[in-house]
Amino acid sequence: MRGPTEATRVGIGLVRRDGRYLIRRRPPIPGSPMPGLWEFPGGKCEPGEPPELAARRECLEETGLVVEISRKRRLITHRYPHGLVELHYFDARPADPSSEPAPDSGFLWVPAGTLPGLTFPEANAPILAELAGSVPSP
Ligand SMILES: Nc1nc2c([nH]c(=O)n2[C@H]2C[C@H](O)[C@@H](COP(=O)(O)OP(=O)(O)OP(=O)(O)O)O2)c(=O)[nH]1
Repeated sequence: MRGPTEATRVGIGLVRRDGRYLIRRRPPIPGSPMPGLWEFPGGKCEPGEPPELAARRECLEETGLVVEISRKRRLITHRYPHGLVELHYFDARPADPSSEPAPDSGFLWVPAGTLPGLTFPEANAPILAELAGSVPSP
């Protein structure tokens, strides 16, 4: 991560199909923050990479699915103990509606209403409530 004042940009895909979202538990990689928490597919932007492209790239790398981004839902800036992050959340869907995440990816389809009951990184809280329908989207 960068210094305390410079935010790390992150692209995140909210990949939806039939009212379900793709999530997995964060893997226990040494040095990787918040292992075991649930997460949406996503990751850090490469230098000069727009967050939308980072979200598409990370969705492909992590789940094996080609996704189409439909819109940017939200930008949340959050300070974790490991650094300041700028989280760009995008609504997305699989380009091939019948495609499934790679079996060894750990990603599962979970109903939107289940999301607020799972433990995600704390910056995700407003997104989870919104996707579950308890608060309107902006
Ligand atoms: N992927 C993902 N990251 C999230 C979510 N919510 C949230 O706060 N984050 C934060 C955690 C991290 O600070 C940052 C993503 O970093 P990461 O370590 O997962 O990214 P990466 O895959 O590029 O990591 P690496 O290549 O360095 O291993 O965004 C989420 O729902 N999904």
